Amino acid sequence: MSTSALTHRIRVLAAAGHRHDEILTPAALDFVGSLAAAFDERRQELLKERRRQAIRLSAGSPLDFPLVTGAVRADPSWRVAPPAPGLRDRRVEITGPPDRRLAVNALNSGAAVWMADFEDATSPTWDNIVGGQLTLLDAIERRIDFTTPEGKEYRLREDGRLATIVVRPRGWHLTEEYLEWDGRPLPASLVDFGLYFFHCAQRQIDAGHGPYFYLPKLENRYEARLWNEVFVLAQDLLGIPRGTVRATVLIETVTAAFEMEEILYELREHSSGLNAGRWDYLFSLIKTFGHRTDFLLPDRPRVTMTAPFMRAYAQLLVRTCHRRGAHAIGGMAAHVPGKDPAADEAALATVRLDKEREAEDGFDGSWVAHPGLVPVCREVFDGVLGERPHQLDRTRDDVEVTAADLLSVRRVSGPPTPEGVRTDIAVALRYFDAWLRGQGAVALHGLMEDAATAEIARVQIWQWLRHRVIDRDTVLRLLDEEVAALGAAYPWAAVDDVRDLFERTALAQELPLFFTPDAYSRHLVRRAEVRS
Ligand SMILES: CC(=O)SCCNC(=O)CCNC(=O)[C@H](O)C(C)(C)COP(=O)(O)OP(=O)(O)OC[C@H]1O[C@@H](n2cnc3c(N)ncnc32)[C@H](O)[C@@H]1OP(=O)(O)O
Ligand SMILES: O=CC(=O)O
Ligand SMILES: [Mg+2]
Repeated sequence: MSTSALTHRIRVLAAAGHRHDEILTPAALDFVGSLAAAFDERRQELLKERRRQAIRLSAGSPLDFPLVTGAVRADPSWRVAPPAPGLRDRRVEITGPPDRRLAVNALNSGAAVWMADFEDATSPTWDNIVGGQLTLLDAIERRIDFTTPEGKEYRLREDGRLATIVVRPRGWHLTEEYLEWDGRPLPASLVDFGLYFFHCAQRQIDAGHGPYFYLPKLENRYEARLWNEVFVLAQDLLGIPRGTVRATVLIETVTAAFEMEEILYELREHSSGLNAGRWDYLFSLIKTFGHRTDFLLPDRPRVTMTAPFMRAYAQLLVRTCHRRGAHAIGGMAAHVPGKDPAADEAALATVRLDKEREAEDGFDGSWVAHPGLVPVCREVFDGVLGERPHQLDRTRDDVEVTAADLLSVRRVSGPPTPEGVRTDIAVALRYFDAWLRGQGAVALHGLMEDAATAEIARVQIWQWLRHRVIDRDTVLRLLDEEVAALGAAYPWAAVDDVRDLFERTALAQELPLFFTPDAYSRHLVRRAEVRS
């Protein structure tokens, strides 16, 4: 099928920005429209199923490995596709928003992969979304070099050791309000995936790599199946051979942890493994079981990857991947270096320990949030892998994980401390402020904060209030103080919007499933309309 035969009308509800016409071509929009026409109904159905499942679980339904897919798990014969060019050795992966400056730094960083992120690290302003696509296109075309007005040069290295690009589109729950199709907003996942695929898939193949993706926030195998069908149609529409796409799925919801094998199976001809997305995973645990006292978690820093339920999750992920020939990629240690040498040394030591545990567990590589952490991650994985590109041969038959192991949160439970409560409020407010101003990742007190970590902060407050381990008056007092501190530190901050967002997402009776959809349509879209 040629794209010129497609007829899906998409309206762009924004003023034309600089070079936007290079991305928002009629053919590219038509291509995205054809994906939406084929899959949006199913996406909406799956989102309804998410809500039904949440209700079942909060009503006390047990969560377990699905009975109906026992045969898939028991069948030892199937494998995922072999590693694609540029994805054989993934010992260090750097992540970040597709901003030009960060893109050059990430591609040059010495990491094997750059995960260009439209999800947790990006505030989805229209400029960020279209600008991110331009960044990717320019990076692949090798025309991204630039010099700042201050004279600092950003140039891609020429020794052929640039990181492989893997794009993370936004999750199924988000929409793109600036692109209207059939009278409704387009699914954001299909916009990010479709525009990148349309412009860059063939270019990436010509450059010796391919169209590679990270898939965020999946909750079950049906959502993986939907992605697989998107890949099949996208490849067919553009005449790209099936099986060219590769996708690594983030296991970052508690329900997906019970379907890791099924998710690999659904995507098997397009799968390039699983990643232990620990921050959203914690968020998901609290969100899913927020009503249960045995899921009451203490201050965020006390819940680390050494907690037994997090160990169980990580080790099950490695075992599942390696049985199927898939890469297992570790998660993000949130410490980032700053400007204080003593604090940096402590941050590096914490990251090293975390990466050592992952490498020993059998992970084939891991994530870092900052170029200053590439060397430590590389050193640790070099120490375990040596010349080998991965350790898929470590099948971890010794690992046995039960449903109870994944859910035995009680062993690290405990009340929050007063500093823990204040920190969560402060982090949520400061992150919301950055996000509303178009910045999706920030460093706060030496830690990387993004949408996933901010979600933890706000749901912890909600959960502690719900179980009355903190009282509302204390939270309101701390909120007043932290809003005032935010306004003093950043006089330009829209403190009323930030406070309102916090109140709606952390203090409401009903817990909103994500803070992003409502914040997006209330604040980002309106602001852009005012601007244009
Ligand atoms: C839970 C999850 O999903 S994790 C994945 C999603 N989150 C992320 O990807 C966050 C990635 N990290 C970042 O965005 C950034 O590191 C931040 C926002 C946390 C901190 O950024 P900064 O405040 O700019 O850090 P800092 O001042 O130390 O940066 C030093 C240099 O490193 C560069 N740098 C920092 N982080 C990155 C990165 N992730 N990729 C590429 N370059 C980076 C900066 O551009 C800067 O270089 P420059 O002087 O040439 O501009
Ligand atoms: O996306 C990664 C996470 O930890 O969340
Ligand atoms: Mg995440």
